[in-house]
Amino acid sequence: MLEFDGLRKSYGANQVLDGVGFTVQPGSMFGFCGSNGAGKTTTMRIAMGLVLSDAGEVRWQGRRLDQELRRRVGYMPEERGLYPKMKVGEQVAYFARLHGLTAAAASKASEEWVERLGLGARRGDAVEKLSLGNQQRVQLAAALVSRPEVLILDEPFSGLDPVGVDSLAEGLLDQVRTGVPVVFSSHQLDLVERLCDSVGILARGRMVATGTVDELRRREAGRLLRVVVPDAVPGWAAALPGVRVVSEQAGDTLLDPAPGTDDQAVLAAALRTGRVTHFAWREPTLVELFRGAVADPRTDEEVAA
Ligand SMILES: Nc1ncnc2c1ncn2[C@@H]1O[C@H](COP(=O)(O)OP(=O)(O)OP(=O)(O)O)[C@@H](O)[C@H]1O
Repeated sequence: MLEFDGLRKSYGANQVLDGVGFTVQPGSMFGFCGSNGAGKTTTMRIAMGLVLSDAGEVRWQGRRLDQELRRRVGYMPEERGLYPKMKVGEQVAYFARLHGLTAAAASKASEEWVERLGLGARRGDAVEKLSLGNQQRVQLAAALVSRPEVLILDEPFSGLDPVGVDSLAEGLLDQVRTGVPVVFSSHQLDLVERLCDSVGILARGRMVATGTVDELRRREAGRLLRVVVPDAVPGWAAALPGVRVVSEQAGDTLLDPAPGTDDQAVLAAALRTGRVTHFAWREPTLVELFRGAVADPRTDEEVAA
């Protein structure tokens, strides 16, 4: 298990991380979400020993990550760490050497990964000649070439076109299938929802939500009730107790009932205004869950409780 435990970090008076903790199971993909400046990069840099935390630690299989253990971690930094003039194959081999492979093993591994990530034809080209998407693939090859036990990737999908996203996603899923825990940060929540077994949302220096997307959905907050009554009297739901009308258009009404509201009472009221053709809880998208978690200050207290 990969564990981030109680990480704290301040820059002067700016407390960036205030006890960040989450776990990632082997063979699972964790989507690390949060607004700009929430502290995702800082968290990942702490894991890699590039930033010192004020408190807390990151563990892999129960052992605190140190420089030796970090050689088993594949890391893609946000600022990307490629040498523009170096050739693709040499670049990937260079990273393998940094992780302790012999020259011969590094060269063989580089060849294999360059091929696997679809860069075979570009092996001899300087990195700077590649498109952004292909440079991203080189970066992934650099992270994978040492056959890491853990992957920590800072916004690996940013800037990729849909084909690039799919091929990178496939590469990461391959790793997950072999038992590697993968953590990646992203603002592309549709992608996180599609790929990740679990998700963490960072806000105000803490994890305000963690779990599978389904678990986050099952929490009552954020669920909306959609009621369609084509011939409804406009405003029919406005006076229902405990119910906020989110939108109402031509008999199609979206309601946000307070926790504990009796949905059958809402149905009865709908039936009084006309024939009900649709009545269902609508599951929030990850984007809606994210907005709710990031915007609601009560979540901090819930986490602290
Ligand atoms: N070296 C530093 N010195 C001072 N403040 C810093 C430093 N590095 C990061 N910060 C601050 O820490 C906060 C968190 O930054 P971080 O880059 O970790 O966020 P992030 O969640 O990765 O953001 P983004 O999604 O925009 O990449 C920001 O307020 C940032 O200004």
